[in-house]
Amino acid sequence: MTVIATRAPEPDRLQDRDVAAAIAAAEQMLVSLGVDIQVEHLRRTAERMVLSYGEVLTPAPFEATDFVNDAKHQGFVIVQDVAFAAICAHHLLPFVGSATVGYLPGARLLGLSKLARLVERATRGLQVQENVTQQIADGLQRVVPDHGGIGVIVEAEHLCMTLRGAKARGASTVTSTWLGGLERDATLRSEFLNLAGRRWRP
Ligand SMILES: Nc1nc2c(ncn2[C@@H]2O[C@H](COP(=O)(O)OP(=O)(O)OP(=O)(O)O)[C@@H](O)[C@H]2O)c(=O)[nH]1
Ligand SMILES: [Zn+2]
Repeated sequence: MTVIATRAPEPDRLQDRDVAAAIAAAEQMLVSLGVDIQVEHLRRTAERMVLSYGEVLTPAPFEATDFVNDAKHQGFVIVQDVAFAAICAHHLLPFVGSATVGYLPGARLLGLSKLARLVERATRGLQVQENVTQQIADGLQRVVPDHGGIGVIVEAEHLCMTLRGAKARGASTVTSTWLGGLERDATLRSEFLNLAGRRWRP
């Protein structure tokens, strides 16, 4: 077993955060929106907002563990339905869904949980779904560089589109990224889609 050191985590900027200023600004926003922040349930809401966003904005650590592919497994390795919740960069409202992540291994196998951890890492911060999808695929490519192909499918409901605005209740957004063999070969893509759960069957 080897432990691969991947790209260093984003610098944790927690210590740069001016929590008191953020709480004052959040209070100011609520008051400016006409909210009475003196009622019991709202008295500490600004503080909770700041701590909640602070949590979401903190990068998730990621360290990949890989193993020799001693059985010379040539088929797909796919982790399906990794649930996530992220915050949309445009509205600061959640988008909630799941990711399916897979690859064709080469000489080494990645620890399975690390595929889920790539999803966790890509969904921190203020995000858009296309970037989440691409960052999961790029992250996987970095830790299994000799892969024969990578596929990532993300499906999510964006509350900015369903709770407000277009109010498109139940609408879900699907994004996909294919790298390597899956980008080049439609047959491999079909195999991936066939394996990756009934929702994605072509
Ligand atoms: N491509 C992409 N767009 C997103 C994502 N999350 C939110 N958006 C969109 O970002 C856009 C922002 O558009 P604006 O017109 O500036 O915002 P808005 O006035 O609130 O738009 P409406 O939501 O249509 O009311 C909206 O169309 C959102 O649906 C995402 O992950 N990817
Ligand atoms: Zn949004």
